Amino acid sequence: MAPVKVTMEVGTDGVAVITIFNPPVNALAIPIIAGLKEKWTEATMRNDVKAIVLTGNGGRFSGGFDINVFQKVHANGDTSQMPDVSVDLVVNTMEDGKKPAVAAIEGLALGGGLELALGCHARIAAPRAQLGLPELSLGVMPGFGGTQRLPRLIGLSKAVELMMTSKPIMSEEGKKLGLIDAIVPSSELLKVSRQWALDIAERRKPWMRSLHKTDKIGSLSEAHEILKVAREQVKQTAKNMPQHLACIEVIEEGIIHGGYNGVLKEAKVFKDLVLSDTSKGLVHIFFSQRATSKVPNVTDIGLKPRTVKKVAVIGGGLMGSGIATALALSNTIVILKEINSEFLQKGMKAIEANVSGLVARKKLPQDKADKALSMVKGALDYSDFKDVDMVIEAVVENVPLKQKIFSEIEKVCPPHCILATNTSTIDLNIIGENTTSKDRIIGAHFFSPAHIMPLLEIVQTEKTSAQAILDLMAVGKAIKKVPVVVGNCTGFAVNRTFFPYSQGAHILVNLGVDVFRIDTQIASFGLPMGPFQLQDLTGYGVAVAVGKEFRSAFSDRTFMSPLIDLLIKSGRNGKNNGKGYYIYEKGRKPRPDFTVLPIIEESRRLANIMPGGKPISVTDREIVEMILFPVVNEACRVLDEGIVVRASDLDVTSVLGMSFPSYRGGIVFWADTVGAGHIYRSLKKWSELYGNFFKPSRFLEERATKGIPLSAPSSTSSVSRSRM
Ligand SMILES: C[C@H](O)CC(=O)SCCNC(=O)CCNC(=O)[C@H](O)C(C)(C)COP(=O)(O)OP(=O)(O)OC[C@H]1O[C@@H](n2cnc3c(N)ncnc32)[C@H](O)[C@@H]1OP(=O)(O)O
Repeated sequence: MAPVKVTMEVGTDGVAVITIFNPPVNALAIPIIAGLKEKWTEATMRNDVKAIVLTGNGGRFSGGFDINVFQKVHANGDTSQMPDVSVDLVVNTMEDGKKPAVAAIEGLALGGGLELALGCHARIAAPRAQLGLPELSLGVMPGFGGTQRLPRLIGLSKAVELMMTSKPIMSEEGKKLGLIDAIVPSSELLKVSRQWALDIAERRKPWMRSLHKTDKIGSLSEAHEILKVAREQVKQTAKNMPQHLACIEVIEEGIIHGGYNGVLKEAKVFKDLVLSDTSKGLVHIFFSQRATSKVPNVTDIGLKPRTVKKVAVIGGGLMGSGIATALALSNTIVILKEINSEFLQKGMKAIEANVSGLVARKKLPQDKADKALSMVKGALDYSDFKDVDMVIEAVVENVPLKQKIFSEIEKVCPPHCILATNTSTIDLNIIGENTTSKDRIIGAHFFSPAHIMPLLEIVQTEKTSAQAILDLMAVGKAIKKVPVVVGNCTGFAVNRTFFPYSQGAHILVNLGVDVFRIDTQIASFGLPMGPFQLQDLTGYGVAVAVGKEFRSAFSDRTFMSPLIDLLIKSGRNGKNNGKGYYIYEKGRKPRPDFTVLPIIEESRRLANIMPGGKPISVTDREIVEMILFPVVNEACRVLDEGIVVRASDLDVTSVLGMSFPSYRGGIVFWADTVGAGHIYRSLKKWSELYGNFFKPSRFLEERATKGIPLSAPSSTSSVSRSRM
């Protein structure tokens, strides 16, 4: 293992260069913090040291405080494991120390890393270094003085924005804002930083302590106004999370009572936040997301991903055009194939619209948009397929059609070409039935809109080769997705786990619960919208098609709600035609459409599941539980069957694919916080009252009875089984 250490070298110029070594991101682990304190103290005492330069080894300044420490605190609840960095190291030793210090920043300075740099007396950066305070995204807040120093350096408004959004800026913008004093090429970073530090020591440049600066903060009333607006915004954007409002309060403390008092309050509130459930959930998701890139027998057997330069996408509909857009944006040559010129033109237009939408929302510069569009070529036959490295089929969910396409592409593509399908539910073995290339067949399940949604569910069969999986993982990463490798079954990991979600909602409605109350409760739990508004958005056709697949695969637990058919018969098709459970008008938020209520009444009459013909009475909490516990139950079956490598993969997929609130840590993590026992007992009770849909799975029953967390590893996983 590479050494974790802090070194100091004193040059003949009298500059001590203190360097952090903790690959890959120079995280500020406890020994690093101790090392910094030791070297800084030594540099301060040594007579041959005039000034200090702080830097990070390997082209990265620092990715911030070691997040593993949060995990330890979460496990044992002991915050005393976290050293006093903000006062002892940053204020007393660095900022108020006797020798001037310059931060030499390359690559990135994030969180505690940037905060150390803020405690130095100047900051010199290489071009395109990332600077940010992303702590709120981990459920905490800047804890090494960042809440106080950043506003004093760049102004309150911008500092609040950077902290609230957790988004980094580049060093070029940092220079304009006053965060960075100079930008120099990497090759000159240390030389210029050394000279800058000497210039401060010899008073040729200002010896600036940012905690003492006041000129950028503005008047008290201006500050109050900025913080008031920020509070209003986060009430909308960060519901159910404590860290945003806590951070604003700490910033305010410093504005009213001075930076030092702000630092003291920051340290106190930081420790409270670390122990919050929100931080536990978000830190869990951080590590879980990184764990998905480790797939046994794929990423640990010495294979290297092959280059994938050219990809053919078959089908230019919503999914196909989205996938083509995502590929083109990452400079992959794309062939978009359709069956006739009308459909092809539509597909190409959709790609153009996707790209120009990103430009309009300022997410993509025009030159990159032009480049992306130049990467896509339309095709009506297979002549361009002779040198493609991968095909992604994205046609309608029709088994014979997909089978035909796969036997055709097997013939026209080169032998190394990966044959992927974007099916969301159909068994891959059925799709590839008529081919002899089963080792190259793989699922590339994107989520709509494919050029925006971050998840790529990679589905393997027992025959898919490790090389094909690795290649698709690399393509996924290149197009900025989070690839998660799962096993083959109806609905795979994501749709399979969540199929009971809308089913549960339909059971509740047919049991007499108000449709809009259900949506409100699910939205206040933290999903972006309730199940009925979601159904309006995806269209009822999708609900019918997906329902069919699940009914044939899991007939023992599929509820046949009459409601969708009744809605379609009454001319409703959700947002598509502006008529669903909600009324859709341009520029307005969807409003409940109460004329849907008689249709719901009719559905209840046909379903006839209300005990004694009377609506059931449920609490708000029960509504959420009756919808989400069946999802947990299905997640248990997915775990039991070894469809995912590890339980936390379902947490990541639920967050990235289904927008389950990340601050609840994902579906399995959340279930464990609720407790398997409570979930089991509730489902058992409901199954006795309302039928098999709620029947607890064997896995859940066993875990609940034995008191084992749902996330504890199980002995089997089809994904990690060795390959032939
Ligand atoms: C008191 C303070 O105010 C509190 C803090 O500082 S909290 C920490 C704030 N910092 C952050 O939130 C940054 C978190 N890290 C990241 O966003 C990204 O890792 C990054 C942008 C630094 C690098 O991204 P990338 O190059 O894609 O590498 P990525 O795969 O994410 O990380 C590489 C490894 O470093 C680890 N790592 C990254 N940042 C880390 C951190 N701050 N602590 C511990 N480990 C960290 C990752 O877990 C991963 O480990 P693995 O290889 O064993 O899975």
